[in-house]
Amino acid sequence: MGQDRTAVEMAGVTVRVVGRTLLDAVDWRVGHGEHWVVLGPNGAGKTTLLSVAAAMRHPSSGSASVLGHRLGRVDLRELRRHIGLVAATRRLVDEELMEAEGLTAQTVVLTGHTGSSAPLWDRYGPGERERAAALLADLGCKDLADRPFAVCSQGERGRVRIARALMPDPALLLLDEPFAGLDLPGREDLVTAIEELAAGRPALTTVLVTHHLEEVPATTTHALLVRDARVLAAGPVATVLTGPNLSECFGRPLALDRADGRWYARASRPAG
Ligand SMILES: Nc1ncnc2c1ncn2[C@@H]1O[C@H](COP(=O)(O)OP(=O)(O)OP(=O)(O)O)[C@@H](O)[C@H]1O
Repeated sequence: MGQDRTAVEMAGVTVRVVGRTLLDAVDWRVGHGEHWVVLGPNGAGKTTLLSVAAAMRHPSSGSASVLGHRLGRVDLRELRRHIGLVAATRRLVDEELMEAEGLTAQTVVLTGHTGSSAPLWDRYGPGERERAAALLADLGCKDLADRPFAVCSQGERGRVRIARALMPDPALLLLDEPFAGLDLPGREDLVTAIEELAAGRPALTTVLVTHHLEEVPATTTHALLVRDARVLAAGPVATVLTGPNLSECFGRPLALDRADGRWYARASRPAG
């Protein structure tokens, strides 16, 4: 779906709820095959932005197109089949149910084929099972296939969630704080897994929401900084991820370092 080279296009997107503006006149264009990071302080509007890109939420005003389809003029269920979403909250997927039912990691991945929280066994053939196993292997966790999801570590769950989101072979993968709760090795493994995804699937477009520069994969091509519901800067990482831009975004003086293609931020101290 969507023959043009734009994965997400927003023009003047504003999202309002009673008494509040969650997004204010956002212009944003994500090209196919680009890998974006969205950064900003708590409450800035990152998740709201991602929910519009995920075709989960309509703008109150302005226009948004995802994979070439204008929201409001397209069957959202059909469009969402082409979007992989790993959400920060459990609202979209009932992981408690998955745990209570004792689903294995591979079955959790299989449910991505049907977009359901419970497995719909009559919809999964040998092809789907092979694909689920291959995706677990791609994410570096094929040994987890038969392990109950309930006993998987937070890091393992993070990778299983991404494998699940990839099950329908989406053109667009949206990751909302996938590193939350991970320890250092878990974070590094997940960063590596995302970098390998980007390298191995040139057609895939990704958008990652995170709070920490340390979590930005080296394969990231573009960045968007959001503050107080507005876009502060958006464009190629080299121009957007700068100390002055991040200082303005987070409201304190920050210094930014880069090593091995990754980014590191810290409060800048007066020279002494
Ligand atoms: N339905 C709603 N009604 C009122 N306020 C809302 C609603 N949904 C979100 N908000 C508020 O809008 C602001 C932006 O929320 P959003 O979740 O997009 O921020 P965020 O940048 O993802 O934040 P965080 O980093 O803390 O996850 C927050 O202050 C949030 O409390």
